[in-house]
Amino acid sequence: MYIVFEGIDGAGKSTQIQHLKEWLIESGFKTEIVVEPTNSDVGKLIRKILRNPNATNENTQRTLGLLFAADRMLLMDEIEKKENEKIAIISDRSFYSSLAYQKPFEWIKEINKYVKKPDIVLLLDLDEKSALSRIEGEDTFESDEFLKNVRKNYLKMAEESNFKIINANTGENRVKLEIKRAIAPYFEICVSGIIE
Ligand SMILES: Nc1ncnc2c1ncn2[C@@H]1O[C@H](COP(=O)(O)OP(=O)(O)OP(=O)(O)O)[C@@H](O)[C@H]1O
Ligand SMILES: Cc1cn([C@H]2C[C@H](O)[C@@H](COP(=O)(O)O)O2)c(=O)[nH]c1=O
Repeated sequence: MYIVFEGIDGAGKSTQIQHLKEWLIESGFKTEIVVEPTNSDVGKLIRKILRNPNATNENTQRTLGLLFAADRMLLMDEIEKKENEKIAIISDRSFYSSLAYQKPFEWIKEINKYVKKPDIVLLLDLDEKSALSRIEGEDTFESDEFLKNVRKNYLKMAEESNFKIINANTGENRVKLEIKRAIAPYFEICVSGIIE
């Protein structure tokens, strides 16, 4: 099972990914996390560019689109290997991040056509102001205007591609429970719990 978390910067993905991993392991499923951008040389180059003030420029965005696609392609063997070993994979981002953050849409789709499609996409939905108030904002993408547009792109894709939309504008435990409820049927786990 390849489960992907998507959402704008600061939406709470890393926090919830840890909770989900713990819960799946407690429930008896081998589970591992992968993160995009990865720790590869390409991933490191991406992180460096993301701190550059011109990261939102058209040509830098195209460059990033290519680098993200290459970094992701390098991850595919690892994902296939884990799947063969029946390990549930929880991924912090996927090619849907490229579709939400980079453009043009059709070109991004084309250069990602060989990457594995997720079985489940959880979109942690949060407005950009709340998200920015939660994070340090070191990357150039972490600005109001930019993230507002990224959120809009996510919500459009969510409708078209059947993402599970999770309201991330609530407490950590409530978000955790909502995610469990969304994931439980895929693993045939029963979920109980009420968060007031
Ligand atoms: N439901 C929540 N309510 C309030 N704060 C939260 C909630 N979930 C996470 N946080 C806090 O918000 C900050 C960002 O969370 P987190 O790192 O999980 O987000 P993220 O989506 O992975 O961010 P990024 O994409 O920038 O890596 C952290 O300080 C975290 O403790
Ligand atoms: C995979 C991917 C990521 N991004 C952006 C989204 C974030 O601003 C950073 C990643 O850092 P974080 O720790 O997850 O916040 O990169 C992107 O623009 N395109 C992508 O494909």
